[in-house]
Amino acid sequence: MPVSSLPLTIDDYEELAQKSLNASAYGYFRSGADSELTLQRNKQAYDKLLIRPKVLVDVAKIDIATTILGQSIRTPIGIAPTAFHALAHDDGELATARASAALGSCYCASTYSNYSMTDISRAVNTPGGALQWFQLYVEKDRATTANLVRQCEKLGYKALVVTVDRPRLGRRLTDARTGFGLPRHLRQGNFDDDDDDNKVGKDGISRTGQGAYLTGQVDASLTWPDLDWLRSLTSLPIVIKGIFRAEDASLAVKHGVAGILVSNHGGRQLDGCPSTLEVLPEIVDACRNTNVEVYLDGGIRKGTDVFKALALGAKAVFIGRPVIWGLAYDGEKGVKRIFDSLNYDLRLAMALAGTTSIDKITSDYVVPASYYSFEKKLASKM
Ligand SMILES: Cc1cc2nc3c(=O)[nH]c(=O)nc-3n(C[C@H](O)[C@H](O)[C@H](O)COP(=O)(O)O)c2cc1C
Ligand SMILES: CC(C)CC(=O)C(=O)O
Repeated sequence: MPVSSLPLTIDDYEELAQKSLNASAYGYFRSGADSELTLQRNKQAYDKLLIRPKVLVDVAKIDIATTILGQSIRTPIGIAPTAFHALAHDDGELATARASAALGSCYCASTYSNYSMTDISRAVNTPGGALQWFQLYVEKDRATTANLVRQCEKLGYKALVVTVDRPRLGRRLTDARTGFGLPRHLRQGNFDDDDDDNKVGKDGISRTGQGAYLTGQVDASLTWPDLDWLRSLTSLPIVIKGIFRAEDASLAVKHGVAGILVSNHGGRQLDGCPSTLEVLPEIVDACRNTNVEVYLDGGIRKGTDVFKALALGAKAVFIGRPVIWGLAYDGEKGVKRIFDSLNYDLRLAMALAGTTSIDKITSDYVVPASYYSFEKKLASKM
């Protein structure tokens, strides 16, 4: 490959992933729900916020290390839970886990990983030492869910991330068109029996092919008291993923969560809801004067995106699709490259904006793009 065509941006990696993956896998990873308005909005929102740089600040040393839930991380960028990494690379979630541990990031593994939570935790040199969280879908069969929670605690996962924006699956038109399903050779690591050819879970529901994706194991009747039930099962901190309005954030605080991940599932669930960046300030406000940390995912593709989300009050951000593009590019090494690129970009944004550490990135650095509207300024002179 000529030097000039080496991938530099997340979009470059996506373009390469599109070439290497089959249409159905690429479509599954890329797409959003319905008209994909929210998918696009997640990315576009970052353009509606501008960074006001300070100059003549000593930026010779930039530190992007921070903490989440009291644990140190070497980057404020974590890995959001995404299903089926083995569709992108044979090593699947094992590669993701190894890259994350090497990078000092936080990896939140999906309930619907191809490798089991045991394999994922053992993939790193220091099982229980790397910062791994586990994302939980509460299933109708509560015994299955309780079992996952107990295993998760035993294996040294540091938090349980409960996804609440998926009572039913959003309408993914691309997947309907390609007939997306999990190929028969791939497992759902947290559910399958290796030697069960039909890969039917204990609950009798097929978890491969269309079944893996479209059947309704997730409990659509989940309500707030169920969070208390979950808390009674574990002493792990609970992060709630998919909160989208201040009243729900306040309820989450009341129900004892340790963190809120502001997410619209990467635009894959309710199409037509705002971007996560737009919603972030009201959730941060609702959590002010509490110990609850607020994180964001959705649409992060550049260091300046990370900067803007942190400026609006996110303690850390998580990325979903970029990790998949890295995996498809070169497994563990590819994920590291994605992070090297975003971390480099973030450090650069901080230096150019005139700030040197994560806690110093405050709302003072950003303004809505409309603040600089020529129309408003000129009209006021007339
Ligand atoms: C292919 C794919 C699979 C996903 N699987 C899950 C999942 O299993 N559990 C979950 O809570 N969220 C899942 N999500 C949502 C992500 O956790 C995250 O909210 C989203 O990807 C963030 O947006 P981004 O991809 O623009 O970074 C998935 C997203 C994608 C793209
Ligand atoms: C297995 C899938 C339903 C996982 C998911 O949450 C997604 O694809 O968005």
